[in-house]
Formats: sequence, C-alpha cells, structure tokens
Amino acid sequence: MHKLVLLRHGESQWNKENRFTGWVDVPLSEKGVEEARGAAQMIAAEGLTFDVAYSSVLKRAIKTLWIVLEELDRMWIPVTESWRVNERMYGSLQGLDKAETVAKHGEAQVKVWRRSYDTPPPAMTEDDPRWPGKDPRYASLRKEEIPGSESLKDTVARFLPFWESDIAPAIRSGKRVIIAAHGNSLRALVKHLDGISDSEIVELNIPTGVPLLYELDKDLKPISRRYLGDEEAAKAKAQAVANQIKAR
Ligand SMILES: O=C(O)[C@@H](CO)OP(=O)(O)O
Repeated sequence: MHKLVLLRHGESQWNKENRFTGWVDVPLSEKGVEEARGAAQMIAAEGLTFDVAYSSVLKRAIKTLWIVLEELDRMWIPVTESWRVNERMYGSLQGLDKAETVAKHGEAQVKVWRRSYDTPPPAMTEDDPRWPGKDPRYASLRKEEIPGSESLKDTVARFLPFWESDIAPAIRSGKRVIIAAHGNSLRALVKHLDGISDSEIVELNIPTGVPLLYELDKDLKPISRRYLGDEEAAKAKAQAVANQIKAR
C-alpha cells in the first residue's frame, strides 16, 4: 500500500481578499504561513514523512512546501516544480473580486466559470500585459501550451501527463510523496484518482492548508482518503470555499 499526501497551499493574499487568482503569483498571507505550519504538524502527528515532493511554479505552493519540509526537517529531499501542477488558469477573471463578479454576472454564471467541468472562464488575450507567455518561468513551453484560460477539463489534460510521467512512477517505486498544489489542480487530480463524474466534481471544494491523505493500492487505486486533523473543521473550511461566491 502507498501513502500520498495532497496539500493545497495556505491562504494566499488574494484568497484573503477574495480575488480570482489562477496563474498570478501571489504570496501567502500571514494566516497562510500559519496554516502551512499547522499542516506540517498534522503530517508529523500522523507519523508521515516524504522522500520526494512536487509543487507548481507558483510561490504560494512552493512556500507552503518549504514550510512543511522545514518543519519536518526534510528540506534535503528532491523537489520538482512543474507548471503542470499550477492552479487552473482563470483567464480574464484573474485579479477580479469574486463578490463583485457575482454582482455583475450573477451567481449561476460565476459558478459555471468556477466549478463546471468543461466551461472555461473568458480568455485572456496575448496582448494582455499579464499574458503568461511573457513570464520567463514559462519560456520552455510551446506557444499552444500557454492557456488563455482553462476549464477543469483542460487542467486535467495538462496535469495528468506529469502525474503519469513523474509522480505515479515515484509512488510505484515506493517513494513517499507530497504534492503541494492548488484548489483546482488538486480537484483535477482527485477527480482522476477517485473517478468522480463530470457532474459531481462541481460540488467538490478543497480547503487551504489541510493535508489530504490517500492510501493507494499497487495500481494506485484509492483504498481510502481523509483529511488529517479535525475532519469537521476541514469540511467547514471546504464549505467556506464554496461560499466565496455567495452574497454576504
Ligand atoms: O482564484 C483561484 O485561482 C481559485 C483558488 O484560489 O479560486 P476558486 O476557488 O474560486 O476556483
């Protein structure tokens, strides 16, 4: 049996401000740093440790992973950062206030952009100064790999090749793995692992800073999955993510 830990980064500055973030490289908030430390403590309390780690190329996930590895005294393990683990690219919604976007377009439309499986948010165009093609960290990508926006389906399609080529072989070889990632890139992976349908995935939300532990069989099929720490607290935090687009 293999154990795999998935961890959404701690609260970011734009989570705190309730803004759509996507590929914008915002830092953790102070609370996010605390959440990352708390996640490390939950991992240690469970007696878990890691041989290899993966994250996105975004600092909120990278920093969360650094904090966890520092707390566990495992800063020396190999870490691979890949754009394929990035948050879903949120197109022209990036930077917008979620509540203001609901006031403008209605909750139903925003839920479709946020959580539907295959409807991408409105795209960002290449002439936009925030176009990721101008960012050196994406310099090795082919032009067609740089998204203008992504649905969850698009996120699954670019995450899974990295899962198959790098992460899954490491787990199969007996390595203990942690993936520090994002709300929607983890929804993509959870959908794949648990075989969640396109319609059910709409209701799945992942809280910040709470480790999600999978036990996988030799074919990497889940035997169990649970949030570490207080399950009810994790559920309440996931519900708060869903509620980010509810009228206050
Ligand atoms: O803004 C984002 O990139 C994500 C995660 O923070 O938000 P949401 O939960 O609305 O998909």
